[in-house]
Amino acid sequence: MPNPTDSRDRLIVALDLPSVAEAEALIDRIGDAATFYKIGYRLGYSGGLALAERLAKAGLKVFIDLKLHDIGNTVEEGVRAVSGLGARFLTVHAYPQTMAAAVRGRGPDLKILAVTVLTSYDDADATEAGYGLPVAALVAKRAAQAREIGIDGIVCSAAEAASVRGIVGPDGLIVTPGIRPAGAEAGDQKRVMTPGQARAAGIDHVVVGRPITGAADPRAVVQSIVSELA
Ligand SMILES: O=C(O)c1cc(=O)[nH]c(=O)n1[C@@H]1O[C@H](COP(=O)(O)O)[C@@H](O)[C@H]1O
Repeated sequence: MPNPTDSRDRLIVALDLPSVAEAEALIDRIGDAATFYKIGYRLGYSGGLALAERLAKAGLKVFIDLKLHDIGNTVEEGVRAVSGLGARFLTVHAYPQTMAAAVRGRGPDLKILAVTVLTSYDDADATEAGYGLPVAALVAKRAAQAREIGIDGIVCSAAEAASVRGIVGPDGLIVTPGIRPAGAEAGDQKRVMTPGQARAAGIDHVVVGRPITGAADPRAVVQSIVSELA
């Protein structure tokens, strides 16, 4: 049985790399410092779904980040297909029809995470995209809809984690990208917090990509992030 108090499980390393070979090399370098990996668009469309299956069979935890959003039937059948890969988490966008379809298609071992408002958005971006609510209010509205529909977890920034915890309760998962160790480049992320701030805000998992994939010593960066999550 995995140890639920193992703080390594709180870090999800985003394998945003161009090839399976590079992803496998990074996983080897990180070694036993990390237990949980995310496969998103870039790797998923370059052989990463087969890698996801292999990692899951090898005992690692896997998050498939496809951020699905389509008509209900397509989402439901897509989620059903992903359910066979052995991953723990799959993302969909937090639209009510999409979330309800994902819940219908989900297999027993796959948890569905609803992406509320991308961490690269601020209030001005939300307005430009046509939303009439500031980001924090839109995250809260979508988290409440997700809970109502029976979604397993919420993706938001750590800045909204405390408010989302009040909405989803102790059993809802809160997963936060937009995480940067102090001093690291934010890049295109706009709602950013450190691993320690996220932990204090009550998250279950943080997602970190470029600060690890671009590091000279990725294992050391992973160990430092995990120590902040203890
Ligand atoms: O669903 C996600 O994982 C996600 C949601 C979100 O709102 N923001 C966000 O950055 N992500 C993902 O989290 C990872 C963050 O990567 P870095 O910015 O490199 O740490 C990327 O793989 C993003 O696709």
